[in-house]
Amino acid sequence: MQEHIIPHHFSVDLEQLKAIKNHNAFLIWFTGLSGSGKSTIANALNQSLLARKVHTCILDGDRVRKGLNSDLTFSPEDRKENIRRIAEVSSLMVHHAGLVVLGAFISPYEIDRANIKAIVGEDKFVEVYVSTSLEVCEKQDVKGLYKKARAGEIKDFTGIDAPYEVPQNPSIKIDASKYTIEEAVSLVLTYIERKLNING
Ligand SMILES: Nc1ncnc2c1ncn2[C@@H]1O[C@H](COP(=O)(O)OS(=O)(=O)O)[C@@H](OP(=O)(O)O)[C@H]1O
Ligand SMILES: Nc1ncnc2c1ncn2[C@@H]1O[C@H](COP(=O)(O)OP(=O)(O)O)[C@@H](O)[C@H]1O
Repeated sequence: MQEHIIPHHFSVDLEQLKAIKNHNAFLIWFTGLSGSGKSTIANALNQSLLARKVHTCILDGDRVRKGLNSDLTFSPEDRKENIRRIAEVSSLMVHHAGLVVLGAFISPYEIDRANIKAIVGEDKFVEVYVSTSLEVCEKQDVKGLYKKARAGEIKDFTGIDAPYEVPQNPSIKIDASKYTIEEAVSLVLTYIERKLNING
């Protein structure tokens, strides 16, 4: 099906984009259980980056699943396709718009997270594992979804009747119950400082 797709050579490259943006482009990927703190930390990090004039785009599960991926369920196959599409979109934003993309998705399968790295490129991928325990996430139950999952009103809920495979080698691991939001942001900022290379 792809044999007649012959790519046009677009001449804008990452160096040109960097000259305009004044920083490098890459993907910061937050993975963890529902309610672990992915979106909260990504949002606060986004504010810090914008304050430093870094050009960003933030993507999260609730947003993308209402639009681009509204045809997908939470079956393993659909989660795979969800993550694949988001990785492709993120890659376009990184490589062709020069943005720092912040993605916050449960992304429970190791193989799908490895696929993101392959799509966007290993040197353009930072994996943040938000390791807040199921016990804490369920106790807080920010959206009331764990209660519904326990009552059988939601099927295939991650951590209850669907798996979460713990990342084996994340760039950063943050248990959000042990840090303030500001501290969590600071951990990520310290890690990405050199990679960002503002005005470098
Ligand atoms: N069955 C089931 N399992 C897990 N999560 C569920 C489910 N049904 C709905 N939700 C809500 O959808 C959000 C997760 O979407 P994601 O796209 O991040 O999931 S995945 O990466 O494809 O696994 C997730 O949002 P977060 O709480 O922000 O993680 C939930 O609010
Ligand atoms: N240090 C922290 N980091 C992130 N979230 C925290 C922290 N302390 C408390 N919270 C709270 O935990 C909840 C995390 O929810 P959310 O960010 O929506 O998680 P997720 O995106 O992983 O589903 C929010 O209500 C947030 O205010």
